This record gives sequence, structure tokens and C-alpha cells, in this order.
Amino acid sequence: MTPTEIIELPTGQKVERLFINNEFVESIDGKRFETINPSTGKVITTVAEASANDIDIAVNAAENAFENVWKHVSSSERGRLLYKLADLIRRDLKILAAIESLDNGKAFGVAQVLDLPIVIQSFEYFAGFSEKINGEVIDSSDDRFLYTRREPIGVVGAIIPFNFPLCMLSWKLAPALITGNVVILKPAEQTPLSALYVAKLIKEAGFPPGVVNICPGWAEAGKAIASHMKIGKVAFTGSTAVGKSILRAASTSNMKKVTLELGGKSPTIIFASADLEEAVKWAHMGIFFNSGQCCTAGSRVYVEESIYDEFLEKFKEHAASIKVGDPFNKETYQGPQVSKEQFDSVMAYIETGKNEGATLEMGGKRHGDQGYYIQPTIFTNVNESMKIMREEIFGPVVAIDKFKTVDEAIERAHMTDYGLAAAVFTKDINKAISVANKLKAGTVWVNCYNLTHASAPFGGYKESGHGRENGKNVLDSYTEVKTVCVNLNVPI
Ligand SMILES: NC(=O)c1ccc[n+]([C@@H]2O[C@H](COP(=O)([O-])OP(=O)(O)OC[C@H]3O[C@@H](n4cnc5c(N)ncnc54)[C@H](O)[C@@H]3O)[C@@H](O)[C@H]2O)c1
Repeated sequence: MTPTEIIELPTGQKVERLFINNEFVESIDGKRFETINPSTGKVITTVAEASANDIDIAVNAAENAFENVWKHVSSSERGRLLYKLADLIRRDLKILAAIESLDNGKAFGVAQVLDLPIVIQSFEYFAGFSEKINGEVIDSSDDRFLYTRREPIGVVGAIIPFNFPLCMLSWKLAPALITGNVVILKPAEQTPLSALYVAKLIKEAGFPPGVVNICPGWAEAGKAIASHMKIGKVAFTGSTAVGKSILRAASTSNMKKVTLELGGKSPTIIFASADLEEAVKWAHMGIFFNSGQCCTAGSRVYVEESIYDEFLEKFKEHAASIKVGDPFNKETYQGPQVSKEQFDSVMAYIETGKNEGATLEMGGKRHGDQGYYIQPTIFTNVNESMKIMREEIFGPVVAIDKFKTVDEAIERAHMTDYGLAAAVFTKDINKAISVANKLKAGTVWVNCYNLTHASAPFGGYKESGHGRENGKNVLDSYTEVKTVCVNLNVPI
């Protein structure tokens, strides 16, 4: 199957325009941009590019759909539509995994068994909240009758990154829709295709026109969403720098609600009491999964001194045994970086690491002679004043160092502005729980890495974010709570 055939399947229609009001339309100014296959560097296709004017049109369509249709659709019907969408995604799982792999570069096999099941789980988990999003009656113990209502916010903006295009789409759409909101979603400029394929499925599932609008574009479209006066909430996932600009835009426009899922520089702590084989396997997954393009990437690994040499040897052996290459090859685990810009940025960090005096233990070079592949790269002899230990690299680059005491491990784990995730490896349950409880991170994995669940809150401490996604509490961030107070002394 050629890339073009994948994009055209299954109806013959091409998914390369803006999806507004359940129609695929060109942008107002006719602008288009290229989306590139990162494993070859060649253009897959061009896609209509949303400008601020297109966002305005989408917001008006969404507002109209909210006021005239969606507001009046029952919660159970909203749940039914989400279940239907999940079924259609399950039906077209291989096509979606192929598009994701083609546009992003992630391994096709991994997209099938990890990304797509997460997407389906998200839609089904939140569909299950239909008829369960209720207010409450409050006993005031006086002459008042108090109750609360949970109402949708209205038009919600969603801006997502390139690393998990479909997962991030589902984490935003599912809670927004089940709570009765309408959505304008902007996929990342590097990976617009899978969201547009989902747009076709949204129409097929029977969502009314205007309820979901998908507008590919660049920063201009994102800025238009963040500062739009009719958008009541923006849910953003991406870099901390852009997250800060979203917060500023929200505060200087209409004070829209904001949730931010941002970057990380997550520590992995491996104690001598760990199962070494398991620790090697999971720490590898922690950094090299998705070519290191994970917000949670375990890019700083701290190993207890007594097992450091053995761990390093085994980790290097494991890294060398993992297949890097064509994402459509069944054996492949690590594909290319998503774009030339990301490739150049990661290679520049590798140069910085060398110049800062870290020891390059393995990798550090381009892999192959086409596309944006980078060898799995390991640095040792590092310290927290180095740029490669402080900044998010977003590539297959890990820094490994040794520690002597628990306190030292925790102290060094905290030497970062981020706080998205952390991991602890030990067979000592008391140590595992005590260290996990102390770590300042939104998720702490014990003897595993990168496992998420729709029912578990996900988000960051410190500069890794604002608020949480997933879990039942995320529904609060998509609803307004209204208190109604009735004076019982006035007969009605
Ligand atoms: N915490 C999480 O849940 C999570 C998950 C995935 C990725 N991330 C983070 O995402 C980043 C990588 O993704 P990226 O490079 O696509 O991030 P990015 O911040 O460059 O872009 C994210 C999105 O924001 C848009 N955008 C860019 N500039 C904008 C602006 N000024 N105003 C509004 N929108 C703008 C982009 O077009 C894209 O759609 C990493 O920092 C990673 O850690 C976080």
C-alpha cells in the first residue's frame, strides 16, 4: 500500500482539508502546507492551513452547533456517539496506525498495540460518564435550598503536539464532548493527517455538524485559539515555552480557563535492590520509546553505585539490540524523529553534551542515510549543571549517573524545573512507596514506565503543567459549576 493510498482510504476522499461543520473545506486564503514522511524526508501530501480567519469561522460554526443542537442532545446520546466513534476507530485501527506511522514516524507495530488502544480506551472511558455528570443538593441547615448544576463551558479549543497525535486528540475530545462542549482542535503542523481521518469517522458516527471542528495549522492558528473571545477553555499539550504564551493569551483576552500539559526532564532512580533485567528493560522503554519524543521521557537515569557498572553494561547491550529503522518493518522499535527541525535540535544537544564534557558511551550519530533517524545515545559522567541534564531534549538521548544514598537520589531527581514523571526501581516495597511519595512528579512509576490509563490523572508539578488530564476529575475542568440558592421563606 502506498502512502497516498493510505490517506485516501477507505472512501476515496482525501483527508487534507479543514474539517468545519462536518465538511472538508479549503482555507479562506487557499494556503496549504506540506506534511513530510520523516523516514524519507519526502512530502506525503499538502494540507489546508488554518489562519485566524478560519479559526473564526470554525468557532462560529461550533457556537451555532452548541446553542442550537448540542445543548439539547441528551447526555446518554453523547455517550452513545462516543462509543460509536470508539467502534469506528477499532474498525479502522490498522489504517489509523498506518497514517500515524507515516506522518509521525513511530513504529507501525507500536502504534497498533499502544497508541490506538489508548485512544479507544479514552473514548470508551469518558463515554461511560454519560448520565453520571451530576450536580448535588446541599444541606444548608437553614431556610435555604441549595443545589448545584454542572454545565458545559461551550466552545473549547484544543491544541496538541506531534508526538502522540491520536492519543492527545482523544484525551481532549472525549472529556470535552461528554460534558457537552463543542470543540475546535488544532493538530500539530508536523502530524495533521490522523486527526483528519478521525474527522471522517466523527461524521460517520453521526456527530451533528459543528460539534467537532479540526483545523490543521501552525502557531498562527494556535494563537487565534488561545486569544479567541468566544472560546471558554483551551486545553493545550506541548512545550512549556508555548504553554506560558497560552496562559498569557488567555489572561489578556477573555480569561478563558486553561489546562496545560507541558514538558519534562524525568528522573529514573534504580536501587541496588531492583530486579536488574526488569530495570534495564523499563528504563530503556522510558527513554527510547517513541524515539525519545515523550513528555515523560526518563532522560536522567540515576543508578545506585554498587550496581552502576553492571547496569550500564546491560543497558548498552539492550540499547544495541533494539532495531532502529523503517517504521513499517515488523522488527522496528525506534523510528525517525518527526522532522528535520527536531532532528537538528537533538543533534545539537548531542554536540552540547560532548562539549560540556559528558562521556559519550554510545550512539551520538545519524542512523542510516535518509530520513531523520538518530542512534540511541547514552551519556555518562554528567552533572545537573549541564544543559543536557536540565533541558528537554525530546530525542533518544539519555544521561546516566550513579548515586550513593536515597537522599542524594531524591535531591538530584528534584534538580529540574519540571515535574511531570519519575520512576523508581526496587523490590523493597517500603523503599518504593517512601521514595514515590517524596518525589515531586505528577506520575511516579514503580518497576515500570510510561504506562497510562484513562482513569488515572495525568499531568505535571512545577513547569510541567496546570491541571490534570484523564481520570474522573478532569470533567471538572470542562464544566462550569453553578450554585442555585432558593429562599424557602418566600412561598413559591
Ligand atoms: N505533558 C504532556 O502531557 C505532554 C504530552 C505530549 C507532549 N508534551 C510536550 O510537547 C512538546 C513537544 O511537542 P511540540 O514540539 O509539538 O510542542 P509545541 O509547543 O511546539 O507545539 C504544540 C502545539 O502548539 C502549537 N503552537 C506553537 N506555537 C504556538 C503559539 N504561540 N500559540 C498557540 N499554539 C502554538 C503547535 O502548532 C502545536 O500544535 C514537548 O515539550 C513535550 O514534553 C507534553
